[in-house]
Amino acid sequence: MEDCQSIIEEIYNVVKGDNKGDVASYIPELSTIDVNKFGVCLRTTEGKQFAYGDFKTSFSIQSIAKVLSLSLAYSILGEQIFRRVGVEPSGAAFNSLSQLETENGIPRNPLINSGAIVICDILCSALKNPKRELLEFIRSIANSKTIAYCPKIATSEKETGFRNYALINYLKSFGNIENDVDTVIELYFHLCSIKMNCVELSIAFGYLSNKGIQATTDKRILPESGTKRINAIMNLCGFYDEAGEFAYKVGLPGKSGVGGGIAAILPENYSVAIWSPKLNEKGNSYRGMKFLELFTSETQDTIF
Ligand SMILES: NC(=O)CC[C@H](N)C(=O)O
Repeated sequence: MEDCQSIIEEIYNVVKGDNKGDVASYIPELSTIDVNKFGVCLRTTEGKQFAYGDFKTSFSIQSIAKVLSLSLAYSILGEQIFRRVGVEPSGAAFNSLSQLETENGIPRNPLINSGAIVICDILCSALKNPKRELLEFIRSIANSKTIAYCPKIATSEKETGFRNYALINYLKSFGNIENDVDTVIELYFHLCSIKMNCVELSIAFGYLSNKGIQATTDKRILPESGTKRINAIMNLCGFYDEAGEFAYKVGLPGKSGVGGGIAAILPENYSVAIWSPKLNEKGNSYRGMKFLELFTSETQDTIF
């Protein structure tokens, strides 16, 4: 890790000029972003930080937040949550409806939209004020009091979220949503709207690289076994129908979002957050994937 900063800078500069793909325009507010933004921050479990580019600019973390809502639900209810959502890769798009029909409304995993909506329902049942408590949890693991929901993005999602409305209603028809549909989807849209910068995001994922303990405070966020489970789910399901490709090329458990962010971890070593808004055809950050592929090739350190 000695020359981590120079490796990051070197790879950043190689990848920078190769800015292919498109921003997610199905959520109109996301398409207003400057497509040249590119930031990275890596934090070791010992608290060293290596960062470069636009690492201080906040962006919409979108589906990366699904790992955090899953962690909160797991920390409250443990294994029980897996009665209502599976742990298998879907091999389908993040917003796919089709498997729900043959699988009786049990989403394949908690990191696709349907699974994350079920987790939001679980949080609505378990918490008094889910929106506030979820944000407090995220602020505490990211060690930042300023992290917030972005009302503009949440509204933009709501206005165009026809697929997510279809998913939640379909789930409800199978009896896999306990609460009022509007309350649950409101939490889901807010979850996806959370904005963070790469430093906050790498700190937030620190417990997953550190056997469940927050590196900055030594506080236990999850039991060690729960951390193993969430890392396994990220490894198999974090990149939707590109999860195999990410494992093959990068070799780290991670999670992407359509805002162009990726968070990934190397157990007992580091957590890393990357942001570059243009996405490949599977909805994952084009330069983010490239950067991590080159980074783990150069450092030769992966979970495999
Ligand atoms: N993959 C993603 O980041 C998708 C999240 C987005 N908010 C949606 O529900 O469609």
